[in-house]
Amino acid sequence: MPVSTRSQVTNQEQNDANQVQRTRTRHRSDQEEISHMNVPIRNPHHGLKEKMKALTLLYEQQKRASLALRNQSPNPQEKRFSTHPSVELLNSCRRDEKEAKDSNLLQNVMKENSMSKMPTKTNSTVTRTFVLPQPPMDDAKENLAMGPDRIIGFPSCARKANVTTTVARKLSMGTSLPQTEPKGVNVQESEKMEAVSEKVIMGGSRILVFVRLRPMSKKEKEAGSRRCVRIVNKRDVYLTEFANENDYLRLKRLRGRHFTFDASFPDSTSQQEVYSTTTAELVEAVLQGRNGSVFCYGATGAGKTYTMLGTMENPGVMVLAIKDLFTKVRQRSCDGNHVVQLSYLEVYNETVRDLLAPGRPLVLREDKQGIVAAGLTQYRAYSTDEVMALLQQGNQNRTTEPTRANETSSRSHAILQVVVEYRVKDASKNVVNKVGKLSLIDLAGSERALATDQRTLRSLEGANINRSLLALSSCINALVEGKKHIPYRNSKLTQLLKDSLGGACNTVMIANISPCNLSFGETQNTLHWADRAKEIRTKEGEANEEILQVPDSGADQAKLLLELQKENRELRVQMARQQQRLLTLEAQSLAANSPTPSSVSSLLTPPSTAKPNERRKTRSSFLNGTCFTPELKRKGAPEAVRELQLLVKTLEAEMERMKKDHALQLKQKDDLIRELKRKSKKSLEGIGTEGVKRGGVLTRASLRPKEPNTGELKSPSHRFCSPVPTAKKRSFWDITTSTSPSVASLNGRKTRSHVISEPAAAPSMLLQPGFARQKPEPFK
Ligand SMILES: Nc1ncnc2c1ncn2[C@@H]1O[C@H](COP(=O)(O)OP(=O)(O)OP(=O)(O)O)[C@@H](O)[C@H]1O
Repeated sequence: MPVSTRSQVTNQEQNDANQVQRTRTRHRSDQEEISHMNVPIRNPHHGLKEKMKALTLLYEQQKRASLALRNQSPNPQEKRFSTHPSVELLNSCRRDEKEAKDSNLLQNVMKENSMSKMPTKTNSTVTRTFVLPQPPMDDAKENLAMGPDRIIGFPSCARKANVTTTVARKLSMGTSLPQTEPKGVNVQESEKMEAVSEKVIMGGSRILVFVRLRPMSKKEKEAGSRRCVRIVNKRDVYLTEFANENDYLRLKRLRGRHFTFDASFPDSTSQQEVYSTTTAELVEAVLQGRNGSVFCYGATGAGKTYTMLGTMENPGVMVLAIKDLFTKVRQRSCDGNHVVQLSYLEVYNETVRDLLAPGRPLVLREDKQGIVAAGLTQYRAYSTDEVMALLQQGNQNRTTEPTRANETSSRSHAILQVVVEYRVKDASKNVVNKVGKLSLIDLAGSERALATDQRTLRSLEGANINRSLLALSSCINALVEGKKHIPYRNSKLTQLLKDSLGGACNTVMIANISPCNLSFGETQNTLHWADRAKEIRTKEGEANEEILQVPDSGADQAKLLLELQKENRELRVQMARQQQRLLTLEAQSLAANSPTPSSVSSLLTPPSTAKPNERRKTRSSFLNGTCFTPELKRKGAPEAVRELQLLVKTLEAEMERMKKDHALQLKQKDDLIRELKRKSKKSLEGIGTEGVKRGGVLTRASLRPKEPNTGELKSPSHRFCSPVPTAKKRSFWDITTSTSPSVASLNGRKTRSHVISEPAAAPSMLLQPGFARQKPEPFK
């Protein structure tokens, strides 16, 4: 009989319990098996609740960020602190940390709540929203990006900022994502890029594109605008399109774009920095005899004119470039001679106008030098101050009108062209003439019709501006795509920019953008075209230089001598011709027998006309550098002037001597005539009047004095002495050598020719008879 003991009962109970336990375990493992068979057991509303929670948290986070932005600018207390970069940085780090905490919290909540796996899409959306750059952090991030010296004392912040930057770059959704991700500040890399840029400038193979962000205007700040542009590493531009903050269900649709340029300037960049990064190298290339162009492109009010022209306190690229040109040309010119010529024109409503001498519209025509505006004034400038004055004058003539987008909106495209010519000595002491052309272009702003006025003239201007900019973009497209036909002829602007875009020219484009989210569309457009322009390749051209002189050598000296002799011969031939002409005139006047005022003036005409011609020739040839003989060119201007003065003195002395000779000759002739007269009177008395008429024919030739032939070339004036000795006639030389008042008294009026020929202050060596006899002066 089985005896049931207490221990047995306990064991039984234990067994039963074990049985139950085993059953439960089996049941649990069954359940696990079931769950492993992908049959989730969960409340269907649970997922929705999680999503709702996440979105609410997200919304809170967005709201906090936008509140922080709003509070930041109007509060002067905060602004004061935020002006210091380190404080700003600290604030930014705190914000970052807070956001990171929020994000962790958000993720934890999601993890905790998720019984099943959270969809990856939702996860990434949350992260994306979290790392999208928020405007208040912009400056801090820019500062961080500027270099390690700015982040001393905040290593964790620095790391964090770098991480954020990298993530933000990953998230940028534009098509132009960078191929390689710049990690923080990579000095070596940026130096390498700079070297490439320099090479590009010198080689002229690609258009260099820079972006400049202007500061937020007071008006924009007051309107509560947000910053939609962020510049990192002085190269990358991040553009963010903000969705409507109340439309939080669409917040994940935030769009951003990323662009990389040769350099990008944040709003704090100085004019000098912009100039030295964008244009200084170009100016250097122009001084090497190459052509260069800089043009500012962007929406209306984006800061193009500020960049190009600047203000009196902060002069822009145009002024700084010209200043640099003058300084360098003066330092380098080997003979102190240089020519800086300026022209300034505008293209307004498809007409080209001269800004330095406003008048009728100019016509564009194409010649060997490219497209030129016929009749455009070329001013020779001698100093930067003069250029400033000319620019000021030109700008006063430029068409500007207040529009809703900009109070001083330029309604025309302005092109300033500077041609520099100077001489330098190269390494082998050759004198090299260099000519370079720099074009500085301030384009009118691209605009939406609604952004500006609706008035007829303004909208017509706007349409024309847009049309020419559209033509510019078509040219950019065609150039980028390597098309054969580039539609330059579609607008005056593109015709004028032909050289800069597709010619042998180093070109720089500065795209100006506004930071304001209200200008998002225009900014995106500008950045798009700037990005496209990076791909334009320009032709590589030869430097415009010419070797004028090689170092002295025996052969060159001989050549020089031959050249001088040739020049001398040509001058003598010219003089002889002039002399001949004078004598013909003298003969005519004598033949007229009684000199009338008009005949006197006609006598004087040759010298008076010859002189201005000569003067004009001299001036123009100076510009061309041909007024100097090769010898003088070599010696330099002061030496040349001294030698020319010496020459003038010698010629004056010669002239004096000739005048004396002539006076003597005339006296001899008068004596001779008197003698002849006396003889003829005697013979007339002898043979009667009839005989004279029939036999003793008096001709001019018979009365001509028989002078021994010395073999010298003499003035032929003696041939025209009057045979009629009734009154002593005043010869041409008597007239010209007597002072002008006597001439003036002829008709009591001073003519232009009198004025010119009056004191023989600057005697023309070409007009003096007998000059041909002058022995060639050795050219010192
Ligand atoms: N970098 C800058 N720093 C300070 N102020 C600036 C800067 N850039 C632009 N501004 C200011 O912004 C305003 C508009 O600039 P600006 O006239 O140069 O624009 P714009 O692009 O030439 O416009 P538009 O095409 O209509 O002529 C001006 O008042 C100018 O002083």
